Amino acid sequence: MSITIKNLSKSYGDQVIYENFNLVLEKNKITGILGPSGSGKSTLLNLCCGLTNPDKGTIEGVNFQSISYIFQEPRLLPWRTVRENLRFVMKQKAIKKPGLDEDRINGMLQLVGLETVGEFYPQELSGGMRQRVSIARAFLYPSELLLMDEPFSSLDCALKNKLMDDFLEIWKNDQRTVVFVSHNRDEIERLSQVILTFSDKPVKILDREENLIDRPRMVCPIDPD
Ligand SMILES: Nc1ncnc2c1ncn2[C@@H]1O[C@H](COP(=O)(O)OP(=O)(O)OP(=O)(O)O)[C@@H](O)[C@H]1O
Repeated sequence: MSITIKNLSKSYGDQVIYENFNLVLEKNKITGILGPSGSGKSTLLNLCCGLTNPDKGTIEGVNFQSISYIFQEPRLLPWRTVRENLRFVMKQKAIKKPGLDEDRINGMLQLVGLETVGEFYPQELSGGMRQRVSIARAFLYPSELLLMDEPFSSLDCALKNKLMDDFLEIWKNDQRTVVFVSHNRDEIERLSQVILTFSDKPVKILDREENLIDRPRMVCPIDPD
C-alpha cells in the first residue's frame, strides 16, 4: 500500500513547517528527498513513523509496527554484540523459527561484509562498520517502510559507495517502501526512483523526477560469487 499524506499541517511555535501538504509515497519504491537545511525533511520522517504528531491532516497506509529507521549516527545498543543487536530487532516480532533467524543474520552479516565481527561490540567497530550493522538491522526487521535520514553523510567517499551498493543489493532482493533524505544530490540520484525537491518551509514540492536513468543503479560491480 502506498503512503498517502493528506492536508498535513505541522508547526513548531510560530514556525510553520507544513501547511495543507499532500504527498503520495509509492509502495516498494525508493523516494529521495532533497531540500534546504531546516525545511522539514526529518520532520516528515518523524511524522511518518509517529515520533511526531501532525497538527492537522492524515498519513494513511503506515503500519506503525512495521517501520525501520536508519539515522545519520548508527544507534546500536552498546552493551550488545553485533549479532545480539541484530537478534534483538528480530525478537521484536514473534519468532517461530529461531534457527531460521540465525541463518538470516548470518546471511545478512555476510552480505554487508561483517561475518567476522558478529561477536564484537559496537565500540570495537569503525563508524562505517557500525553503519553497515544499522543497514543490516533495518532490513532484518520485517518492516514495510524504511526511513533513512542522511545515513551516509558522515562517511568518506569510498565507504559511502560501498554502503550504498550494499544497500541496493539488499533492497533489490527485499523491496520495501523507502523514504531517503539527504543533502547530497549524487546520493539521492544513485538510490532513488522518485526524487522530490522540497522548498524551504512551509514545504512545497518544487520538483518531482521519476525513473531518470535506470534507477536504482549500482556503481561497484556485484561479485557473482
Ligand atoms: N522537536 C522540535 N521542536 C521545535 N522545533 C523543531 C523540532 N524539530 C524540528 N524543529 C524545527 O523544525 C524545522 C525543520 O526541522 P527538520 O529537522 O525537519 O529540518 P531538515 O530539513 O531535516 O533539516 P536538515 O536538513 O538540516 O537536517 C527546523 O527549523 C527545526 O529547528
